[in-house]
Formats: sequence, structure tokens, C-alpha cells
Amino acid sequence: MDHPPLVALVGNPNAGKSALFNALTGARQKVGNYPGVTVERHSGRMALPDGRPIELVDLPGTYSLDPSSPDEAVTRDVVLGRQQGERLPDVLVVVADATNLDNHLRFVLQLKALDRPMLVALNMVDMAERDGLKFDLDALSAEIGCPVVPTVAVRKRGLDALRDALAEVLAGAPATLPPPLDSFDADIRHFQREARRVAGVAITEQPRARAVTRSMDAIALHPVFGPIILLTLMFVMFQAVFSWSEAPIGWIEGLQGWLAETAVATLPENFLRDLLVEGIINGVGSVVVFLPQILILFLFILVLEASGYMVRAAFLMDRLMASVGLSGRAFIPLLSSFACAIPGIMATRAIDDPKERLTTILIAPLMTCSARLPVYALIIGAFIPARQVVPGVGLQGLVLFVLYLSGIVGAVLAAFVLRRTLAKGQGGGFMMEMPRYQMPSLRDVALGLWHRAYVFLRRAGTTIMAVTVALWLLASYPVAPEGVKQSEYSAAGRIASGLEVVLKPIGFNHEMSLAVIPAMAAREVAVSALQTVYAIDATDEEQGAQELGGRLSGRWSLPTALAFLAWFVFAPQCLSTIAVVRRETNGWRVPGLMLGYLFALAYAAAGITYWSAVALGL
Ligand SMILES: Nc1nc2c(ncn2[C@@H]2O[C@H](COP(=O)(O)OP(=O)(O)OP(=O)(O)O)[C@@H](O)[C@H]2O)c(=O)[nH]1
Ligand SMILES: [Mg+2]
Repeated sequence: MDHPPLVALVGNPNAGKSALFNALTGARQKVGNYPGVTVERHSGRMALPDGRPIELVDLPGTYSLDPSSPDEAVTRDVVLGRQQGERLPDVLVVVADATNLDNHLRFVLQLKALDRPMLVALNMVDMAERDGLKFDLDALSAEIGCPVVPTVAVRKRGLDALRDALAEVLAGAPATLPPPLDSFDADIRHFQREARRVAGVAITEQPRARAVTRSMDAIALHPVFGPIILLTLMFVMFQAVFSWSEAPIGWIEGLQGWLAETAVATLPENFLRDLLVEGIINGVGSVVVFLPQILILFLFILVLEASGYMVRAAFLMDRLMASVGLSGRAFIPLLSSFACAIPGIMATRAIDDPKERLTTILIAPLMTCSARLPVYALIIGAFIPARQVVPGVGLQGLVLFVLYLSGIVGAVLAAFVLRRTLAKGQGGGFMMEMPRYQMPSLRDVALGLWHRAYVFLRRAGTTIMAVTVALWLLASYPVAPEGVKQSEYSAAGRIASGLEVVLKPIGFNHEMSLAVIPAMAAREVAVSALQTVYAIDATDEEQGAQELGGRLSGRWSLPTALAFLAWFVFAPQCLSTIAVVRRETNGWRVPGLMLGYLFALAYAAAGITYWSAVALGL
């Protein structure tokens, strides 16, 4: 049987290959698998203007012929005629995004160097027009050395011209060609330079601001430099959380100390004074102390958002997310979850694929929300020495960075597993519009910070205060007889002793077991709970003499402290999140699943951390 000519769609990810494939083949599609790999083969039938049939295959997007994934390897091998189960394509239709020409041209030129019959579909010209871009298509075609057809795949524009051009290229193509071997020039930088030059020739008009944004994006979105810049920014951010916050934390502590002293000096010694000093001023104060660190974190986030960088970060993450079966659409909910999982989970409504949404909801609590920061900062401040690893890189900031990273890695792994089991499916790429870079407005940033401070302080004055006071009461009564530790004799202490049985194997002590229960109401309460417990047990001389960090570092071993951190990275320590998940998913199944898997993860992570640290002799 004679095969119809084979035409392959190739190009960078998100160029619109699949959109074009769908537009050209309609319902006449087949999905199979390439032998030996888990890469799907999408093929379909289309007809040339004279009615002759063509077999069209849609290949996975790739940035170059130098593959970094099995998908990309299939694309390279098909193009080179080496792929098992695929003929050498008679013609390549290279799809390029007109709004991103300089980047996409790199691969176009690399393919052209293979010297195979090809044509270029300059796709997304609608978006390019909207951006105020104008092209000299003849010049572009001459530079590349093959026909160039403008298309708008999603509106089926330019398809006739594409079919005409295809017929022409096919007519000129030799019947058979030996498959090219490793004859392509691997020097990617050469193609990069050429791409910029050709784009410069082909783009005849572009707005100035766009030109600036373009050249900044060439670096910020670069496949190598982009991620490096993103990681560096994150890294600097976490360093700053510690190094800039010392002075303001001192002021708050000073104020808190003064309040407590004044209260002790002026009020008669009774139950109310204890409640005020131990429960409220020192308990809630121990959480409020972390306000500067939260504000520094949000200063970075707000500035990055307002400058237009955050969308670039989402773009960079899109590929990583796709590799675990999520799309870039999940990025915004996940990013908001760094502030708090609740708005993040509500933002998943924008994800139309129900299984992708489910996965996003389930992993959102692994993003480090700002309520964890006080816990992290307390333990890091108490146990990790404030020294420099190398000049300019503080160890404390580094540990904080690692904690945030652990949450992300946990989420990536969880998504990977979920997308292969309970919520099977693949992530589709999605297109993000890149806003212009701009100087963030001082006023907006200040307003954003004010809002953050307000939210945090309101939480401190309501939930955190209420839980702290309740805990203080439960930890103060019944009053222990002489010689018995109050924190163990009290009501809270007895509950904690029950829990301690379960938590002891992962290195937790009695006080920690006590702190994790009220922390379910709000994670920050872990801090005030520890403050309360130690204050209640303290002898009079100790009372108030030592701040919480100092107390902890004297009492906990390092493995225990690290286990506590690991627990807080993963544990579903937040009832409001569970409640929102129940509301968003209409039932207890998903929140139940979330509680189960996160507690299991937290328990395992804390245990592994503890026992590894013990084994290492820390
Ligand atoms: N405005 C506009 N959007 C388009 C056009 N072509 C594709 N898109 C959109 O661009 C996004 C990416 O398109 P896809 O067809 O999935 O891209 P792809 O090249 O198959 O991407 P990979 O399979 O990841 O390599 C989708 O959201 C499309 O709807 C176009 O001509 N104009
Ligand atoms: Mg595709």
C-alpha cells in the first residue's frame, strides 16, 4: 500500500502546533504511542487543495534538537528519520510564534540547517498585530530560505495559503532522501545570534517599550539564565528576611518587654495579671515579633509582581509544571498559596480540567504560607547560627530557602504521583501574556504592605489571641502540686502526653506535642504556645529573663528542632484550609484525602529528618 506523504508539525512549545493540527485535520485524528516510550503520537488526515491526502503528525514541542526530555527526543528522532515507528517526514511545517519571533527563530534556523523540505507557519499573527508588530514576510522568507505563511491557528486563518505552500514544497521535494545524520550544527549560540539578526531584519516596526521588554526577556526567559535569575532572586529574598529584620524585631521586643514590665509593676499580682502578661503580652507578642520578616517577604513579592516579573516566573515554571502533569494555569493559585492556601485554593476555580484542579487543590497547602514563617524563623533563629557560609550568604537565610524549596519539591512529587493515580491526566501548555516591565509604584507597594500588616495583626488580635488565651488557661489549670511540672499536670499537658506517644518516635518532646494541637487553628500559635508552656514552667528568676529562642536552644536538641521544622513544612496544620477545601469540593472526600496524605508526609519527613540528624551526630 502506498502511504500518503507525511508532514510533521514541529516548533517550540506553545507555538500553536496542536492548534494548527486541530484546525487542519479536524476530527480525522488518531492517537497512538511511539513504541518503547510513553510519548503519544498524534496523527491525522488532511487534504491538499487538489484533494490529495496528507498524513499530518503533531510532534512534541522542543526548544532545539538537543533534547532534554523523552518527548523532545522523539521530536528530534522523527525529524532526523531515526524514530522507530515513524517514516522520515517528507516536509516539515515549522510553527513559530510571531510575538516571540527572535526566540522561535532559533529552532527554525536549526531545522533549516538540516536541509530538509520545509515551510514556516508564522502563527499568532493576531497577537503580534495587537502588539503593534509589523513584519516583512518576503525578507523573512528569503533569510530563512523557505516559504513563510502567516496563520492564526485558533481562528483558522491562513490555512488555505498554508495548504497551497505545502503543495508547492511537496512538488519540489525529492521523492526520497537519505536521512540526515549528525550533520547539523550543534552550536546553539550561533543559531541564537542568527535568530536575533533575522528577527531584526523581519520585524519592521515595534513599539519602543516593547523593544526594551523584549531584550530584557531575552535574558529573563532564557532557558538557562532565566531559572538562574529566578533562583537567585528567591535566594536573596530569603537572605533579606533575616538580615534586614534584626533592628525592627528588636524594637518590637523592646515594646513588648516594656509593656510586660509596666503591667507587672502596676497591677496587683493575681490571675488577671498573669493572663495579661503571660497569655496576651508575651504569648501574642511572641508571634507579632515576626511582623518585620513577613513584611520583608511581601515587599519582595509585591515588587516582583508590580514590575511584571512574576508572570515571567510563571512562564519559567510552566515547563516544570507540565513535566509533573500540571499546566501554568495552576501556577497562580500555587503562587497565591505562598501568602495563604485559602485564596490559593479558591483561585483554582480558574482551572477548567477537574482533575488538574483537584491536584492543584491537594498540593496548595505545601506551598509555604506566611503563617509558617514565624515558626520557621523562631526555630532557625534559635538553632541555626547566624554565620556566613560564604561572604554575603547567611546560613539562616539558606536554611529558610531550603525549607521553602522542600515544600515545593514535596508539591512537585505529590502532583507527579496524583497525576498518575487518582487524578490521571496531562498538563497542557497555556499561553501567558507578558506584560511590560515597569517600575513598581511606591504607593501600590506601600498599600500592599499595609494590607499585609493589617491582615497579620488582625489575625494576631483575634484567632491567635483567642487560641493563645485558651491554651494558657488549659495549661495553667489544674494547678500542679509542688514538685510536679505544671505543663505536664495541666489539662493541656495531659492531652499532649497522649499525643506524645505518637510523636515521640519522630523526635518530638512534650512541649512540641502540646504546641501542635492549638497550631491547627493557626500555625503561628505554635510559637505562642511554646512561649506559654515555657513561661508557665519557668521559675521566678527565669521568668521573662530569656526570650523564647534562648529557652528553646537550651532545651531542645538540634535533631528535635529540625524534625519540628520538617513537620511544619508538610503537616496540614490549618483547619480553615480544610474547611475551604470541603466547601470547594462539596464533601469530605478531598479534605480527608488531604489530611491523610499530608499528615503521613509530615510524619515521615519529620521522622527521617530526626533520625538522619541523630545518625549524623548533630
Ligand atoms: N491568539 C492566538 N492564540 C493561539 C494561536 N495558536 C495557538 N494559540 C494558543 O496558544 C496556546 C498554545 O497552543 P498549542 O497549540 O497548545 O501549542 P503547541 O505548539 O502544541 O504547544 P506544545 O504542544 O506544548 O509544544 C493555546 O492556548 C492556543 O489556544 C493563534 O494563532 N493565536
Ligand atoms: Mg501541542
